Amino acid sequence: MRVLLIHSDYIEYEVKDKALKNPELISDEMKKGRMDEVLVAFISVEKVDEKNPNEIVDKAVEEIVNVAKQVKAENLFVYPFAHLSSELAKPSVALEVLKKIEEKLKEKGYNVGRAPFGYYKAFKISCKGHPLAELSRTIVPEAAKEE
Ligand SMILES: Nc1ncnc2c1ncn2[C@@H]1O[C@H](CO)[C@@H](NC(=O)[C@@H](N)CO)[C@H]1O
Repeated sequence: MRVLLIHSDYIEYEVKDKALKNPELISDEMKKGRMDEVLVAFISVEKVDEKNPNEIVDKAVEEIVNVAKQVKAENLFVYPFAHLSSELAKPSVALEVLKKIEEKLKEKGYNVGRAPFGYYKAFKISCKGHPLAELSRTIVPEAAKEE
C-alpha cells in the first residue's frame, strides 16, 4: 500500500464520472464533499496487499494515527487514489480495505470522511506547508517481506 499524507486547511471534491464499470454506489449527498482542518490520506491499495488485507488495514491505521497525533489533526479523510502505484489491487479488495480503514479510524474517535470509490473526481486541497504537512508511507504485509 502507498499512502500520501497531506495535512490541509481543507479538501473538497466533486464526483465527475465513473472510472470503473461498477463504482461504489453513492447517494447524491456523497457526490460532493468538503472537510476542514484535516489530515488527508491518499491511498493506493496494491496487489501485494491482497496477501493479508486485514494486516494492511491495521498497519495503515497505525501509520495514519501516528501522523495525526504529530500534526494534532482530529479530522481525517480517506481518499481512494489509484496513482501512487503501478501494481494496484483489484477494486473489490481495495474498496473493502479502504472502508475498513475508515471504520477503524472512527472507532479510535476521529472524525473520518472518505471520497467515493471508482470515480473520476475534481478536488481542491490546501496544504498547510509545515515540515510534517507532506509525508508518504509504503506499507507491506509481513508475508511479502520474506520473499
Ligand atoms: N487499488 C486501488 N486503490 C485505490 N483506489 C482504487 C484502486 N483501484 C481502483 N480504485 C478506485 O477506482 C478508480 C479508478 O481506478 C480510482 N479513482 C481515482 O484514483 C481518482 N483519483 C480518479 O482517477 C479509485 O477511486
